[in-house]
Amino acid sequence: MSFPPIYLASASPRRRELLDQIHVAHEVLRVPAPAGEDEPVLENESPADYVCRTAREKALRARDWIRQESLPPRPVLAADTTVILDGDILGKPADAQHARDMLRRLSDSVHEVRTAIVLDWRGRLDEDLSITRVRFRALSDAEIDAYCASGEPLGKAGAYGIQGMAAIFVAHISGSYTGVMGLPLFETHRLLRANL
Ligand SMILES: Cc1cn([C@H]2C[C@H](O)[C@@H](COP(=O)(O)OP(=O)(O)OP(=O)(O)O)O2)c(=O)[nH]c1=O
Repeated sequence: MSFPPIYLASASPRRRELLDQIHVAHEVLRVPAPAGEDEPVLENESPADYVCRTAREKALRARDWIRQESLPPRPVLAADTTVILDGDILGKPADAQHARDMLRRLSDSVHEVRTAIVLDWRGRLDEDLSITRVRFRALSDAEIDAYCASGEPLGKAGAYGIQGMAAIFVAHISGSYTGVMGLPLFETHRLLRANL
């Protein structure tokens, strides 16, 4: 099934590769980041609400950008991935120490990865959410240090990449592997199929 070309409103190379994997023609839209803190959590906002709101805001910023730059109108896909542990949101680590702290918390426990996807087309926002439970085996401090030194944790929610070296930390997953990577392909295809 083929779709009209879409805009992928994302700077994430993983999302681009994942869309390529299912042969969805797309152009990456580089929307300038808003001023201020990167993806802040609002007061009293639940992790579940946070991930959906953030994805929606990415789509809406892309909508404004298309208008501002007079780009040809096309459907816009945006996504947000968040790691949740004991009700806390683990975003992208600020530095290696932050990454180390996150990985220590993830060690020997189960967390959730939520990826919200949003499609903006003809003035309508449609969305879907993928929820995956991930169990990490126990990680030694030496292993965490070596992983942080590799640089892989930076730029990734929860300070790990399941598609990279962190694959050896993952004892079990229940849900969507591609959702953990940043773009749940089953849900993405279903969203496009239902709306394009
Ligand atoms: C948990 C996990 C996250 N990630 C990545 C996916 C996302 O790129 C990133 C979470 O940050 P996001 O804020 O979802 O996305 P982003 O800032 O990278 O890109 P954009 O907002 O422009 O779309 O973490 C992995 O690559 N592998 C993993 O196993």
